[in-house]
Amino acid sequence: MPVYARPRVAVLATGAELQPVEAPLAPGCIRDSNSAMVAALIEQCGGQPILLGRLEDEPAAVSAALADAMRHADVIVTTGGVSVGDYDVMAAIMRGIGEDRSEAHANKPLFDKVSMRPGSPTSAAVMNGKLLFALSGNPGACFVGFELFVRPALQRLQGVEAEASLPVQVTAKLAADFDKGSPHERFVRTRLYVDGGVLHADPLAFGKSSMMASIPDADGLIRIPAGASGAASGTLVEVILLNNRLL
Ligand SMILES: Nc1nc2c(c(=O)[nH]1)N[C@H]1C(S)=C(S)[C@@H](COP(=O)(O)OP(=O)(O)OC[C@H]3O[C@@H](n4cnc5c(N)ncnc54)[C@H](O)[C@@H]3O)O[C@H]1N2
Ligand code: MOO
Repeated sequence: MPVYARPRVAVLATGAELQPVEAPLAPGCIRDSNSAMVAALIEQCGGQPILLGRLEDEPAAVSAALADAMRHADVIVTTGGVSVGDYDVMAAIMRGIGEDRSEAHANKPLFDKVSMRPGSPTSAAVMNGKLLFALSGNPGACFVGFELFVRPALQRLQGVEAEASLPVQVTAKLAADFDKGSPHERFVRTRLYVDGGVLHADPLAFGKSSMMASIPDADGLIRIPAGASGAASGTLVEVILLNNRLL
């Protein structure tokens, strides 16, 4: 019987404002909820999380931590600092990863930002031969980036075939109007239920990118296609199942 080692996944949160979850809150600070969330998601899909803690937005310190992580981990996941701000250290590091043909696939940018919300700054590269995912700092965006990109990669590393590693999608009837503010494709946390033999998707409250509260209640992510408007109640929509709930 073929067996695979559990992928070791290093998790590094960047941001000078971050405090450990147990620390009392101070003005201008925020608790590092992403590290615990990402660690739980890694375990859920068979990986072994290695928590590397929090780093301030210091390029040299973050680069050194990544180089160290590459020695212990198969995959590295960072959160935060990947957008367009002056202190977005991961964005600069990801942009600096050029294709290096001297060693096969040692360094290679994979994608730099994604046309989706939440999680448009999500980026990925191969660095020193290891997969590196730079997820957004906003917890909702971090979650979507993990589900769409990190989970399939961890499944592939555990021998799951390419197609089977992709998120499972179902069709459901939208139970409420959904408006969106940007033309990007949108992923909306939703509850799923069956009524009259028909699967319905009811978007959850507290679903903003900065909010975590609805993540544990989400059965799926509704895909609202790219375009100017949202979708009206009663429309048939595609829904990605989370952790294969319903199956
Ligand atoms: N000029 C523009 N600015 C921004 C844009 C844009 O298109 N143009 N996009 C915005 C969007 S959308 C997102 S999403 C954010 C993403 O920025 P980052 O991924 O670099 O994330 P941060 O700025 O570091 O953090 C965002 C937010 O999340 C909090 N955070 C960060 N890390 C954690 C953590 N480990 N646990 C909990 N919360 C965390 C952080 O304090 C911020 O509040 O960029 C926009 N800007
Ligand atoms: O892409 Mo940001 O993720 O809308 O919150």
